[in-house]
Amino acid sequence: MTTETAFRIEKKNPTVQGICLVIVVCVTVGYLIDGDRKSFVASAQPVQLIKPKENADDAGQCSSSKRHPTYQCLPTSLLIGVQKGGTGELILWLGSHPKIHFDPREVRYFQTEQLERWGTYVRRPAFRLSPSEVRGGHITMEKSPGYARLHCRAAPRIQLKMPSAKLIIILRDPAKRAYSGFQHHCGRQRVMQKGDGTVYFKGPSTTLGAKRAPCTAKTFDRLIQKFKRYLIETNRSGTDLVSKWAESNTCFSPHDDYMEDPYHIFSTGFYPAVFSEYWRRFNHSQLLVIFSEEFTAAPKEVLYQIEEYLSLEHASYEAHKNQNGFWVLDGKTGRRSKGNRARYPPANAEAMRFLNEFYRPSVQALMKMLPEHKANFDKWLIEPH
Ligand SMILES: Nc1ncnc2c1ncn2[C@@H]1O[C@H](COP(=O)(O)OS(=O)(=O)O)[C@@H](OP(=O)(O)O)[C@H]1O
Repeated sequence: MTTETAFRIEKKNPTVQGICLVIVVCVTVGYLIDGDRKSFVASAQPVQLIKPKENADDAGQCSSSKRHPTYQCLPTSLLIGVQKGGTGELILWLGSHPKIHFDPREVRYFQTEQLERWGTYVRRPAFRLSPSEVRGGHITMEKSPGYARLHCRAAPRIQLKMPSAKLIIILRDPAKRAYSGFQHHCGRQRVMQKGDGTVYFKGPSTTLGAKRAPCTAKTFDRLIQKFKRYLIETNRSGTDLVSKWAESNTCFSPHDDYMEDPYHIFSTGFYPAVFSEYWRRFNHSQLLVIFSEEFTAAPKEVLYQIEEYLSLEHASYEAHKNQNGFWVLDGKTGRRSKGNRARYPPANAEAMRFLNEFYRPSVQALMKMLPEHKANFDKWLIEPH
């Protein structure tokens, strides 16, 4: 109905005119009642409105001010990792859900060494929803795989600021994750090689004369050899490391900067550490564990699982299997998929066998924490690489 038609009806029909007057009065009264909150929402959903101030917020809450007709809605859910688990692809799929507004960037707010002001997080453009979106039950989300790796820092902060957050973690076979992590960093020119063949991560101690290492299975083997030497020198085994966490509940990798931790590609795969921190602090119903292997094989089923967890209706996802064997969304979103990238060479079987054994105690510890996922963990333990 155009404004002109509406105006004509109003002029001709006194009943319609009366109805319009009642609506105007109701809306105005509603606005005045809620005036002290500087906001008004005629919502079918129970939306909690808050003033953007320190410590008074929680996941999924929306705030607004008279100056802005939109709402700033804190994420209902956070995708906390793990790095190389398929988080990038997952946000493409979740972001294509009509009611999910995903921050396309890694926000990393809760993991940074110096917390930025809370207001800058609350006011992120990606967390902005229109009044009709708020009424329609739309939600915001963000992903930061560092929240898993830097769990000691991130978990308490998330608990403090957004205690009801729904946390999602996508896990991947830690041995495959480690090799994928190596390729990730190597492709970004962070793996260096000296003239004598020594391989290491570029960091504060990078020596002059070192050059970028080739991203091959052989370079990965060299890194594994170095890691093995480190484990022998420090008298550590996978079992020792797992029990160390269980006892002290400390961060294995407390550094903000990856490169200060030369073995971060291996330590990130110690999932029980991540879990103990989130498990201890959050209601277990707030943690959804999904698997990279399942997401790769049947993404729609994993998406339905997440939709149910977030109490959202199922969306339809149009996807096709690409030349790399990945399910990729059709259209514009799908073109951004990492699944379309050129594949890297496979790791050598011996390196993967070592990692498989190295992670065994950690996977077994995880199995005890999450027995309902035993079948997934069993595959990591027995699958030949
Ligand atoms: N459908 C689909 N399409 C593309 N990629 C898929 C998909 N499902 C899972 N994966 C796996 O995602 C791995 C990349 O993980 P992340 O996106 O978490 O990496 S990152 O941490 O954001 O850098 C990437 O790992 P690598 O292939 O080893 O690089 C993929 O195996």
